[in-house]
Amino acid sequence: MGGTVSGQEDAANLLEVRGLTKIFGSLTACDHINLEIAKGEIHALLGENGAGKSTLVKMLFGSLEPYSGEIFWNGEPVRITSPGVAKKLGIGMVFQHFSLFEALTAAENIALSLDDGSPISSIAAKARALSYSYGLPLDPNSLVGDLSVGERQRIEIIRCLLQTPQLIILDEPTSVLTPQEADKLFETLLRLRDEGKSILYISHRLEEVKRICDRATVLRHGKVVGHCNPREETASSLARMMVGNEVQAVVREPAKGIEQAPVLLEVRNLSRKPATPFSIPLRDISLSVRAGEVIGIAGVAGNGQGEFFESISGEVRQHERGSVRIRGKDAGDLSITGRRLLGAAFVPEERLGHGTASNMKLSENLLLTRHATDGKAFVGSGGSVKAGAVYAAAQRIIKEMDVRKSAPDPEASALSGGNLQKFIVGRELDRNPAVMVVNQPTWGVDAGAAAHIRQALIELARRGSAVLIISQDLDELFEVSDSIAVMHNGTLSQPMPIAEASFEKIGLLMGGAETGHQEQTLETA
Ligand SMILES: Nc1ncnc2c1ncn2[C@@H]1O[C@H](COP(=O)(O)OP(=O)(O)OP(=O)(O)O)[C@@H](O)[C@H]1O
Repeated sequence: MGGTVSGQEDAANLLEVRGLTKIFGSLTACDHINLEIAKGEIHALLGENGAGKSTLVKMLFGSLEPYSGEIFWNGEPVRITSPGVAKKLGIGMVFQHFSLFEALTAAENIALSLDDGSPISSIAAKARALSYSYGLPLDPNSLVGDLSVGERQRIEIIRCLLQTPQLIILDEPTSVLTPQEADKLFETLLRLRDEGKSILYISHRLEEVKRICDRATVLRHGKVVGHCNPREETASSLARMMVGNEVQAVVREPAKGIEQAPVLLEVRNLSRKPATPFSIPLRDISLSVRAGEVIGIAGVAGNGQGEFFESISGEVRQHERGSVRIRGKDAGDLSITGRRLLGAAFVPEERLGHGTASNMKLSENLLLTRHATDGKAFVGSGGSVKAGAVYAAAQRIIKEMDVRKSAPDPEASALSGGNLQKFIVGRELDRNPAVMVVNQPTWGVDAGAAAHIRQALIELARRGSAVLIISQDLDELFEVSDSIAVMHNGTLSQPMPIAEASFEKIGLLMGGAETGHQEQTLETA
């Protein structure tokens, strides 16, 4: 592999961008960007949340129109007026927010975007073969709605590769992958590079950037602030270039007296049949989270974490008495709002659509989730909304979480991915909930903001709340958790105190080593 850029003998750039600019209202999201991508290189695009990375690549993919600037493809000036034009040129893109129809199968989704009239069976066969050959196994006949975020992303990657692009743009591809899945993806990307393809790679995970990228361009506040060879940098020097100063380390003092603290979230013998042939049954899960404690749930994507979150949050009700208790109250039969009224807060994995309504303003999204729990503060006696109070609360959260945005109260879809995540987590933290359940708390969040969110979750627990964090990021779980339990095939291991846990032990459990719970057969409903 080495530090060289393969294909250097052919010095021509595949893509060159000069002075590319995009303005949203009063915000210059991309400000006279210059960028060169050589043939056969993996080029990292780095920058903190809201730096302009997604905006830039959307212009390269034709889904946003530049305000000014030029793009050259193989030395020729081009106007990329639509994704169709980009695909014809040979530019493929794997988005941060997926664009898949949940009611269709993986193969049907791929067929829609290929739009070349091939029969589904032949597309499915090609997708299966390609996915296996690149080490990203995919069942093309599975329904997207039943797949985990990691599996959905695999569809996006395979769909992109089926179009045999010369430049592949990946926007935070590993944020939803397990370490093993990420390793597979890296092998795939290095192989594509060696085949002469170019890759533009956006990631907040600086270790992986150092590992696979040949060059990096760093953005800050919409401007290019530097280029570097990531292999010659450290993760902290890269973070400093992006953020402009040092990133604070997360501090977690050991929790004291947890054994005597009251249990605020209790799950007892929770089982659930799979709703469809593709979803994972939950098998006799028991777990207690006490006041003051952070428990982390590790696991390979698609082992029941999504189903577990649904059962705890009330997206799916559990009718058996005592299967979910919040602050001592039987909550299994309650709706999400009913559980919120008991003092619980939930942050789902998908932030657009699930975590927020994309075309509603941040203040409207705040009202949507908190009108019942914060009725007194947000709703007047005649049922009228206290718009000023809602707006002020939204601004408080924006300030507390340092949400960067282009307008005072923008629609959720106008925020960068990481900034939206900061808002969603902040919206729940702001309630000071007694029980906080978060699925992937820092997905797509930059190093500085991730440290802020993790620290806030630890502090919430230390103030007396019970915090449950589901994450595929083992580094994150080791940083924040007092104990870690592992989900595998719908079962949950006993939580392991962090002092006894190691990557190896947790990794073995993730791979299906004895979980301490008997597996039982559950028929498909
Ligand atoms: N459609 C839009 N309308 C208005 N503002 C937007 C829109 N899309 C992005 N922005 C703003 O442009 C800025 C850059 O956003 P962008 O999504 O490019 O950031 P990013 O570097 O990709 O961040 P992240 O790492 O969080 O994904 C942000 O301040 C964002 O709020």
